[in-house]
Amino acid sequence: MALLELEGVHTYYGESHILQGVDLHVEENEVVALIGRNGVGKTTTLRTIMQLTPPREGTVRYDGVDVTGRPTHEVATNGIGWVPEDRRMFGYLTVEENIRVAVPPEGDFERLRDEMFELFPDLERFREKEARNLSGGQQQMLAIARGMVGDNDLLLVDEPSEGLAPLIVEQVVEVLREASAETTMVLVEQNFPLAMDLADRFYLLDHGTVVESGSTEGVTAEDERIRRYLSA
Ligand SMILES: Nc1ncnc2c1ncn2[C@@H]1O[C@H](COP(=O)(O)OP(=O)(O)OP(=O)(O)O)[C@@H](O)[C@H]1O
Repeated sequence: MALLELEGVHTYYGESHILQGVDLHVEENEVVALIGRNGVGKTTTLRTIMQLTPPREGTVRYDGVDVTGRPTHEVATNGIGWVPEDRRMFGYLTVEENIRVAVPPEGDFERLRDEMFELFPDLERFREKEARNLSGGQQQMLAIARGMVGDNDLLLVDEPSEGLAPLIVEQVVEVLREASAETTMVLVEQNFPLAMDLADRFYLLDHGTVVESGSTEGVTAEDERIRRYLSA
């Protein structure tokens, strides 16, 4: 049984029909990349999974349970973590405090914090630093830790490399690789080589539907089936 399954999903913003019948599945321990041009519905797919923008038609199943239309906090409590595109953290709180506020009410803060410090030693080094004073790469690391800290089994990561210098992107790739050893991941990423490098499988979206999918093994941006959907 797939950990996550979307079947015939249609999502709207008001009258705008954004996802037009998306089918995808994510198996446990996989990293799955969602790729495609700007505006094709990648972020909307993540929002639909979290039920931030519930689908008007179709089903989202997580761990065998139909979560379509359930409240977002319930989906989160069921084990899905979310690393938003803008990293959304509390700039005036320290690294440690940012982790503390991400721990679910029943969670054991100290255990979960220490797990994150073990996985990302830089966060321990900067535990007293205010988040606004971290570098872009460190902020991304904190955002990923915040998404993982609730013992989540699935992490949705939106554009982790966006706005980061190439050297910092390399660090973020390492962070994501470490994170992916611990958790299943759906990754939205514009950086095509990065997405192919990190992911086991990909879904290519265009105009709100899946137009290509499969293993990332040996796939390059020059492949005709990819190129025609990615070039402007
Ligand atoms: N809150 C909203 N209200 C109305 N339309 C929206 C809203 N958010 C996104 N859209 C539109 O929905 C479409 C899909 O957006 P989405 O953010 O899912 O695309 P994306 O593939 O993630 O691309 P990007 O890399 O630009 O974020 C776009 O045309 C966008 O303009």
